[in-house]
Amino acid sequence: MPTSHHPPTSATSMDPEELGFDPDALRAKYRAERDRRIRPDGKKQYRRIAGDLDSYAQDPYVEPEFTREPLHDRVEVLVIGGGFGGLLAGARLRQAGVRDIRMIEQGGDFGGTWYWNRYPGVQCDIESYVYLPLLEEIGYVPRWRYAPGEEIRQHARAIGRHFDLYRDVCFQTQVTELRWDDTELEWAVHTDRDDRIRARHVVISSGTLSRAKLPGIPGIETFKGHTFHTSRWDYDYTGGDAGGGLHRLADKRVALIGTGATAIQVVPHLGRDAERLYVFQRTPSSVDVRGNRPTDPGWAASLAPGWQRRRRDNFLTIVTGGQADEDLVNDGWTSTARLQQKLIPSDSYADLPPQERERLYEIADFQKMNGIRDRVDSTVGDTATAEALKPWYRYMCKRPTFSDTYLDTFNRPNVTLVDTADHGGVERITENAVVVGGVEYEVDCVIFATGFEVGVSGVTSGFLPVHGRGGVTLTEAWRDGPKTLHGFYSHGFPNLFQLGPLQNASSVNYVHILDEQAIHVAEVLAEARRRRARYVEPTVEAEAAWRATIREKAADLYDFQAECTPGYYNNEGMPRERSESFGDGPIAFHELLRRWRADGGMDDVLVV
Ligand SMILES: NC(=O)C1=CN([C@@H]2O[C@H](COP(=O)(O)OP(=O)(O)OC[C@H]3O[C@@H](n4cnc5c(N)ncnc54)[C@H](OP(=O)(O)O)[C@@H]3O)[C@@H](O)[C@H]2O)C=CC1
Repeated sequence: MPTSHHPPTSATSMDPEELGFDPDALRAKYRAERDRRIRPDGKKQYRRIAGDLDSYAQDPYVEPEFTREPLHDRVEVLVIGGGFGGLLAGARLRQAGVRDIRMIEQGGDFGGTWYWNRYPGVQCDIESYVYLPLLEEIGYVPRWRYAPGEEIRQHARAIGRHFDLYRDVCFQTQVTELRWDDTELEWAVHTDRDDRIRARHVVISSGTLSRAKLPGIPGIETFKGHTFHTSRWDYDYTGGDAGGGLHRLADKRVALIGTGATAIQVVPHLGRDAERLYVFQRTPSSVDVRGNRPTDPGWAASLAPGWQRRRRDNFLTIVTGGQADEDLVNDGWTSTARLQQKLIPSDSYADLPPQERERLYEIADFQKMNGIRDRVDSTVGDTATAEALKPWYRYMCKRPTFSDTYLDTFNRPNVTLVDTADHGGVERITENAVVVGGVEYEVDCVIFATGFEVGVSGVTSGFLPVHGRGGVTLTEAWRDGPKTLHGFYSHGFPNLFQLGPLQNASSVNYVHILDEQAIHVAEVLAEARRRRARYVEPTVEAEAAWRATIREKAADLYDFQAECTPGYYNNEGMPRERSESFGDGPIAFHELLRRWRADGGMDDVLVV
């Protein structure tokens, strides 16, 4: 397999000599690696954290014995979720003049994913100047280009303070049922702390990666050493903090299972501090240059009003394949997107037949991934380890990762990479060992960096029963697929707003998407107040029309995803026939929402 590569001399060349690599050979290699990884049980290979495994989900950051009196009250808006989605909803509602807001959050504070994920090395993988929301409103510029998790968590708390959202929040509380009362025109809300709350409107932002999952490895329960999931890091056991210094591991043999975006950040710390580290890998991540650096105070001082919106919009434009005059962020995310654009200049884009466009994208992709693989070769000394660390799939088959220390960690004498791909993953766990290919790796501690159930909002999975008009549940109403207008609201479920990617937009900078959603919901709610609307509800016709639009525009990702190595991006190797996100992308979607609001769209959802 040739690995040297140069830009093609002609945009249409497929000649291996000219390209410096053989596209057919690479395609075949990708397919072989995918086939090696496919498991017939797909998503069923994972275990939900419940029952015997409940201890993996316990909140290590709060007093377990916390109690409080149940609440019996009535509010204008109830927001479910205290991550960035919920915080943005709260903030945008406050800006729209809504004072009476109650928030309900499972964790002990605001932050969502940044509340739970405090593992060593946790860091934003999107530039923090475009990722952290409401920077200008709060008057804050992150201290690092890619901010550490603790700085992000503190920013979430600052939003809570700035918008006075701490006043009426219930932490350590889960909503257990929502039931629409068609007489009083409000929601009856029950929680696991016996609260009985009446809410005129409910906004749900319960997250898309919020339930940690474990692989269904036989013997997990039998392990007698210490074990936890990365989203519940046990610093009592490891010592240190999110900045590292895990001094209590100095005499410990540690197994880390998984090599996704989380593991890439954790491994350098475990490698440095543990006596012995085994990293159990099934599929290697693509690991690109990070180049983190402290924020230049001169640059921060020079930022003019509106800077964050401009930068965020510019980033979104570039990473979604649009044309921009400049690249303000200019990092691994945007340079990869620009690499594709270089091969397809904007003036000829419209003239290219789709097949030709796809072929050029593929060339750009091969070039990118060759660079990623070359980086492994030039960093990792041991040839077999380097070979195992090379990702053989297209760039966006898995969440790309960035690190300047991960690969180098495998040069340490105390660190061993264990490739589990031929065995479908770790085979077995015993009382004191992790087993792969019949070899027992004895360890004191097993850490699962095995990710989260994806897209499982409490609502779509039925964890949170939502009874709309006539007692019909949302899962019943959506039996044949989701039915919404713009992803936000559904007929039969008045005054209920959902944030999330379903029938809405999506992007790698997901917090940006959430902000646009929060702005939209706040505007609709503010208008409902102004008009004294009885409730907000789309018609059946509007819902059907939106569903037809989603279908018509649905990006056909099937062929791309079917060739990908399995993972949560392609439903563990069983890609869905079509996407449920708006196919023209987030920029067009946000423009559509703005137009809808300006052109009287609200007349159709506000029932006066
Ligand atoms: N913004 C940020 O900075 C960060 C964002 N994130 C987000 O969270 C998402 C989840 O990341 P992460 O927590 O890493 O989870 P992922 O789902 O990405 O990774 C899980 C890992 O566990 C491995 N695995 C699963 N089962 C087994 C098994 N039986 N044996 C061996 N290995 C196994 C997977 O292998 P395989 O790939 O073969 O399935 C994979 O490497 C990211 O994609 C990203 O969106 C995460 C960290 C930082």
